[in-house]
Amino acid sequence: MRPPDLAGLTLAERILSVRAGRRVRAGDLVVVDVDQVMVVDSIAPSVIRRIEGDLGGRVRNPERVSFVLDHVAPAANVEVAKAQADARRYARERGFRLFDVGRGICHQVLMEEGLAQPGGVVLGSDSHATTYGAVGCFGTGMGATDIALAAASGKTWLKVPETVAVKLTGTLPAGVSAKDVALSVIRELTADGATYASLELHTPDGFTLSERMTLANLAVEAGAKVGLVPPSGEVRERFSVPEWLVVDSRARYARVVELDLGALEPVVAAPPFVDNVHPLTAFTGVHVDQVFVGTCTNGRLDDLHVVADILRGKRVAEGTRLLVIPASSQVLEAAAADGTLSTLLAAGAVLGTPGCGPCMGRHMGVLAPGEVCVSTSNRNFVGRMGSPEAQIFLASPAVAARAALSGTLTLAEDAALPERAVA
Ligand SMILES: CC(C)[C@H](C(=O)O)[C@@H](O)C(=O)O
Ligand code: SF4
Repeated sequence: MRPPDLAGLTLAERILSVRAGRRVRAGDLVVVDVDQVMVVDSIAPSVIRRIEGDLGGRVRNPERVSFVLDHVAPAANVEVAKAQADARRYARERGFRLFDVGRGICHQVLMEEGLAQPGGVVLGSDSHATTYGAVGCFGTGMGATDIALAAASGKTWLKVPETVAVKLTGTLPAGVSAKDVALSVIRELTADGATYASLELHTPDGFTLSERMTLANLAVEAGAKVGLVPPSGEVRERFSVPEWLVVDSRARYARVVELDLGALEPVVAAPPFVDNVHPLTAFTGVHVDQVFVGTCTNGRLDDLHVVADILRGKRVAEGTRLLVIPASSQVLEAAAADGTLSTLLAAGAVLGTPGCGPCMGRHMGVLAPGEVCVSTSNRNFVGRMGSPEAQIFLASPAVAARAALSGTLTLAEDAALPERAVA
């Protein structure tokens, strides 16, 4: 079969055209093969019920299905424990990949296991499956019914999304991170500014894989179907990138947003919306009860390094708790091996099992009424981390670390800014 003509197509159109075996554009409907279907613990019961119900118990490619027990892991109550026991048993019986309690957050684990590849298509039963776009993989979240159907048939149907291109140019100032970039992009687009779009995030080549993951992860908070970062730099060094997975200067975009990285500053998403983004300085002095460093957004080794560098030889402020939950067992092991964990523990950090932790407010660090939390996660809605009367500020690991040190939101002069230069 002749490969389809890809001239003038966006990244999303290219990936779906190659998959569909014909040239498709935004608005077209396609049925495509799926490389991997990822199911998280909290959605597993509904997925299992659907596979065993209407779908007749058939699963086409069991090795293309992954179950990850991560959202409330270890189990916090009998109900969760039972759901996880059922999911564990079902995954083993059906020959699925099983990533059990402690292995880490689904998206981090899929990336570490190489299950999301440039040019591929990966579905997750979780909205932050956009993270796989960090390597140019069409990663997207779907509900239990679509996920069960994809697991059963090995295929999914999609409307090819329009593309919103975000062109990031210049060099990030010291102390400003990919998280600040992502939040600034969301401020510009707003929470529904990229609804069902492919958010094409054109970064400078120097952006690391981890930084690209932070950007792609947050794409869904602007409503995006997928967040695709054109492969370059570290991604090209570590992955095999198909020659057709490139930005075409003639591609048609629904909208183009340009952002000068050099003009960015540390920001926070203030409660209760992710697009309520303001300069950190607007909240200087706000008391912080809990700092949470972790999640699929910012729980990787480089994030822990930033926090450890700021806390080294110092102590977390009296009256503030610092909770650190590495995104995966690999991150935990690496942080143990290179001394990062000792630095954090010596500073007074509390360590949790790799997984989602209190990100969704289900265990391991839920907030009391009136408490303020600075979190490196991606959602700050009312009640997200526990009490509806608690408040969550989303921020970078550096801002979180300074909050732990001073007990307030601050750009404190005495806290060393991490060196950061992206060419
Ligand atoms: C539990 C899961 C369905 C949910 C999601 O889809 O994102 C969760 O991971 C979240 O971050 O809110
Ligand atoms: S870490 Fe948070 S955002 Fe990420 S998958 Fe888990 S609950 Fe969702």
